[in-house]
Amino acid sequence: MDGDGDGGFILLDRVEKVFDVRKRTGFLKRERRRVRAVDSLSFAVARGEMVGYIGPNGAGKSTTVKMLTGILTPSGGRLRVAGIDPTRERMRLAHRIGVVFGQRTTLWWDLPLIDSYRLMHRMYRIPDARYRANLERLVELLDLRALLDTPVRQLSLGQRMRGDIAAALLHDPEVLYLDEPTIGLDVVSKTRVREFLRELNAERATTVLLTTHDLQDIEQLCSRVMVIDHGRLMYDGPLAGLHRAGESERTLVVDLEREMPPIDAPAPARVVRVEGPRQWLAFPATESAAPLVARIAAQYPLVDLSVREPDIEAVIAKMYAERADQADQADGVDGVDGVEQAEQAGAAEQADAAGRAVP
Ligand SMILES: Nc1ncnc2c1ncn2[C@@H]1O[C@H](COP(=O)(O)OP(=O)(O)OP(=O)(O)O)[C@@H](O)[C@H]1O
Repeated sequence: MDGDGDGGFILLDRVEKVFDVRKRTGFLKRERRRVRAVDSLSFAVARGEMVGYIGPNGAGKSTTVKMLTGILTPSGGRLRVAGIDPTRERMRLAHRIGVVFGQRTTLWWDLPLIDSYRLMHRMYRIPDARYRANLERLVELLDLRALLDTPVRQLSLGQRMRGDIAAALLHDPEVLYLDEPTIGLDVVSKTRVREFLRELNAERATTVLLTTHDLQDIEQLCSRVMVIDHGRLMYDGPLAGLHRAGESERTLVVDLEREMPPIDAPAPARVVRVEGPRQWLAFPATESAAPLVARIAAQYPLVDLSVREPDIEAVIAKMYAERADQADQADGVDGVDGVEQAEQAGAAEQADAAGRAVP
């Protein structure tokens, strides 16, 4: 039984996690507070899917991943990974999952990189032939050969991240949880990590749950994105659908030869800021920048340009604002409960974009 039979390789059915927090409120006084970090969360991820798992700070992402690895026990609901209950069989599950935390390393800081891998070989009891073949493949794909004898503390952030990804994959896990795998990396390192993850997914059908604040990670890797806020699933569908739901915009930053009046851009693109020779133009995130760039290049003395992605917080904030607007409109039209109508409208929009309804 591998978990696909009952609806998903990763399966959450009305999962809850409540923390009891004690706060000091006076000299001998303590107040008890309950924090509902994950609130009736249900979703299914199929084997081989690569899914983005995003949300604002404190939304409940890490708590979900910790429950999926068995580090935390759910307060309620049902959770399965590859058919395994993580709380009950954490050790058995450990052989089938890999975890990478962008901001922490699982490598031994003072040891050469290769020694960490040797230790993992023992810890996971990886058969010798498999260990050698996997090590060779990962060293090649992640370009680690020249770094194997370097102590981890001497590696750059990008090198260390590649080292960590290899460590998480030495035992051939079927599921990989990645928490901010490109945080702090330069463009070249980001591209390398993303290319590797794409290849891994294509070759081995590794199921990937990716937590990130970088929307380009999602755009380049995931056909599906789930948004969580206050422990609840707010959106489940393609990234384009999220942009549509949030009407999000990208920004084209243009450097001209000299200070000029605002660029005459074709609507809906428009100049939102001008500072000396630099101008910022907002345009819909669902559209390509190419026609806009071509037009500006043809008509203005262009020196340089770059495109900035909307940040996740902004996309989500716009999604909420959109829903609130719909609620107001619904209220005005027929006097029925506006919030409820907006929720229905939002859910329909999501179901439309995603092909699946959000509970
Ligand atoms: N061990 C804990 N004890 C008490 N409260 C906790 C604990 N872990 C998390 N929380 C609370 O649960 C909520 C969800 O936290 P979580 O770390 O899962 O969010 P997150 O989405 O991963 O955020 P971030 O993007 O900042 O990492 C927050 O309100 C947090 O303060």
